[in-house]
Amino acid sequence: MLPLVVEALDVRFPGLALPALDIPTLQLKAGERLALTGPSGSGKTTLINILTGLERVPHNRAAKSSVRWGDTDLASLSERRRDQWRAANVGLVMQDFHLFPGLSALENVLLPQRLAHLRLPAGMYDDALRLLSQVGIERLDQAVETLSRGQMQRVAVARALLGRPGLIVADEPTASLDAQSGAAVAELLLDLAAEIGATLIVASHDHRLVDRLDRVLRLEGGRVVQPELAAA
Ligand SMILES: Nc1ncnc2c1ncn2[C@@H]1O[C@H](COP(=O)(O)OP(=O)(O)OP(=O)(O)O)[C@@H](O)[C@H]1O
Repeated sequence: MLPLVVEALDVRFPGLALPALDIPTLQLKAGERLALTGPSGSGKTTLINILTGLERVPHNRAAKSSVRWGDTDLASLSERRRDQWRAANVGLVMQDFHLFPGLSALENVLLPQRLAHLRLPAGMYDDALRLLSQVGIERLDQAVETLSRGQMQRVAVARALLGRPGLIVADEPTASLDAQSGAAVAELLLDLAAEIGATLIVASHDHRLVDRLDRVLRLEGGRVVQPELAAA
């Protein structure tokens, strides 16, 4: 469960006249659940990449930028340290799953933990079995590329939850699913995040998901549109 304080975030890309992100300040309470919305190109993926340390926090000429999760300021970490921080603290669910073909559902859930630790921590294997059961995956040895899209996304949710991360970030987790699978994945994500008390950030246009979160942060042209709307 991690709180967030962002200051003076100014992200520019070559060829863009205006900043891709211009966020003077943003705060999230530990355990808060935020929906990130906005039109295509408004900066949602860029913000997710910065908040998860996938991209470095750019130097801001006007003010000192910081992206602090608890005691850790991502702006002060090297790429390697950001990768280590992400492996220890963040569960990621991406729109197109990012699963590894050729591996089973179970191995896909275990792989990030195997890569992050020399030996799989005690209890992790049993936790993976429990999570796969909770998301309703029964054939643990089934090659992941033979699963349905809804099943793949449920494996991705189980993988993101393993290790009980303090932060779960999901980028359009229901966008490529049919209505029924999307609703099931939304339900699981919310239930399981609540179970471990994780802070949750979900970029989504899916009202079944957005309406159930604590806050909606809408981006337009890289800026937060005020006032923020409270989710119904
Ligand atoms: N590496 C890059 N180089 C140049 N411009 C970039 C780069 N990454 C993003 N942009 C630009 O920054 C802006 C924000 O892009 P971003 O992908 O964050 O938007 P988004 O809200 O996630 O869009 P979508 O909903 O379509 O995924 C866009 O104008 C995009 O073209």
